[in-house]
Amino acid sequence: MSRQSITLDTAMHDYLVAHGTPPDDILTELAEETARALGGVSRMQISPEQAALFTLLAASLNVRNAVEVGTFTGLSSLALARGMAPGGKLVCFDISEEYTSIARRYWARAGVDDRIELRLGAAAELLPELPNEAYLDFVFIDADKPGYATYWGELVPRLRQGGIIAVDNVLWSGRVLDPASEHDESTAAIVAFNDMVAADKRVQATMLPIGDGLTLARKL
Ligand SMILES: C[S@@+](CC[C@H](N)C(=O)[O-])C[C@H]1O[C@@H](n2cnc3c(N)ncnc32)[C@H](O)[C@@H]1O
Repeated sequence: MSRQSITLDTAMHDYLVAHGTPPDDILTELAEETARALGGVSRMQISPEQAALFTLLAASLNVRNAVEVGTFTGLSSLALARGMAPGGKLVCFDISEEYTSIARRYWARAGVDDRIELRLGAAAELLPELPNEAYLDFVFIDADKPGYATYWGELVPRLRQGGIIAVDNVLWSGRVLDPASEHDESTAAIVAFNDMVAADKRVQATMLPIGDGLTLARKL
């Protein structure tokens, strides 16, 4: 058994993306428009191989009910919605009208706007309005880091048994190992969140070195 995952340089990353199902024109143009309109903030988007993984997971798990916290310009939601079963519903939460106005255009262009509902506002206030039942097949958390523990606390009980919860940026560019992390609110929040997930007996979890680190957990 290999002891650890390999480190990817840019050439290896390009190779890996090109040898999975590559992003199509719509995903590529969404990434380009986000970079043009928002500059460096566009780094908030998930990586192309994460997008491919989400489409694959949504299709393989026959996802019909999903929630995303942190939608931005729509890349991850588009990837998820594309893999979802017909009639499926993805409820997206974000605070930004500006960012999500770009998302809405691309959802329509990709023909998945009928299965996505956007709720604008602070997720911590809006998530408790979701049905208090274990009905979700898939959840993706990718918003403000100090909110992660609250979103996890609201959404794990709403996952059905066998449902998947995915959480982005769990390696936080390696800063989770930085001893000075306690001085930075977001890093400290992710460190505490990762410890909480590792101790949560309701889920089976693995942390993947994909993008900025992705936790995938299955509700037991
Ligand atoms: C990392 S980006 C999401 C990227 C997106 N998943 C993608 O792949 O393109 C984080 C998003 O969380 C949103 N956000 C920040 N604080 C929030 C909050 N309290 N409630 C809901 N959304 C929030 C931001 O507006 C931003 O669009």
